[in-house]
Amino acid sequence: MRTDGTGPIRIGRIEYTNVWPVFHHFDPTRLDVEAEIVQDVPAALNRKLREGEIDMAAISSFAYGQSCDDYLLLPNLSVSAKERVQSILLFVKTPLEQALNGRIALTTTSATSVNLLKIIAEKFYGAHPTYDTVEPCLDTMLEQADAAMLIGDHAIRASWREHGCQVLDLGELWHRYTGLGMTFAVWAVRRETAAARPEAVREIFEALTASKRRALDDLRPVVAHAERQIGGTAAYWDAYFRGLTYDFGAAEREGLSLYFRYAHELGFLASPVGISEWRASGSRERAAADAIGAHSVPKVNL
Ligand SMILES: C=C(O[C@@H]1C=C(C(=O)O)C=C[C@H]1O)C(=O)O
Repeated sequence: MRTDGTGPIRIGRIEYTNVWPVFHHFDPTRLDVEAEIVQDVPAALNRKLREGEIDMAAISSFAYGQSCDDYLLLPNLSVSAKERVQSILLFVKTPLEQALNGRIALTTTSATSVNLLKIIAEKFYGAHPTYDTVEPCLDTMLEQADAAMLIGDHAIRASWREHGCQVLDLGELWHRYTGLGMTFAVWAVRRETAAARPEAVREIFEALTASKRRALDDLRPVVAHAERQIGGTAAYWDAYFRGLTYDFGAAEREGLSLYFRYAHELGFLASPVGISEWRASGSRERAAADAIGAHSVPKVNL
């Protein structure tokens, strides 16, 4: 969208398999509104949405937290996991205790998961490793570091290789210490776009929701596409997509709210985060109180 409110709506699409169910049946050429897809890794989409290069996008949930005053969340869309996520992985080549006191290489493509790892290290393990942010290549990452964190298809492909590492799933660790699920990506729209083009946003939101529903009703075309494009087996992809949640309901809100609270407490987010959802009327948003239960934060001994 141009600054005068005209022009195509630019929609950011994460270039990892995890978002496929929401986009698989989404065809921007079939909308009444003029729209175009911008595909990139999450960190790049986070920046593009922040700078207004795109109008709405699937982004890192952490990036939503950083810019919540400028964004609204599209309701009931996310990439979440109740426990294991399978594509947010820490590859540890030394004993875990050494890695947590040593160097950890972080992928340049993430925002949510790098901060999730820091929260897990600090709050649950009382550890303060040194972090280096580098390109997502497992071999080069592990040349300099004791452990490497990858997300998305980089993590999936690395997990299929011989690597000789212990592999920790960050979704599983988060669940182990909080009892909650975690939301890694959300769909956000810039508030100025929502105000200037409410009908366009509604049409795109409805098309994304319809795509999600259709893909989850019959995962087979999505699974077959993943097998062709990325490799692996149908059974792998079926289990992968079924292990993810694409909704954003009370359970996802609770997990994400706790994550935001910890991220703020530890200084990774400058301000507390209010989760505000876009409403079809275009006029009202729902500012949800961060309904977070009391969660004890266990420290574990290694
Ligand atoms: C499940 C995933 O969720 C994601 C993790 C993100 C992050 O760490 O910033 C952002 C978007 C999603 O791609 C994944 O990448 O595997």
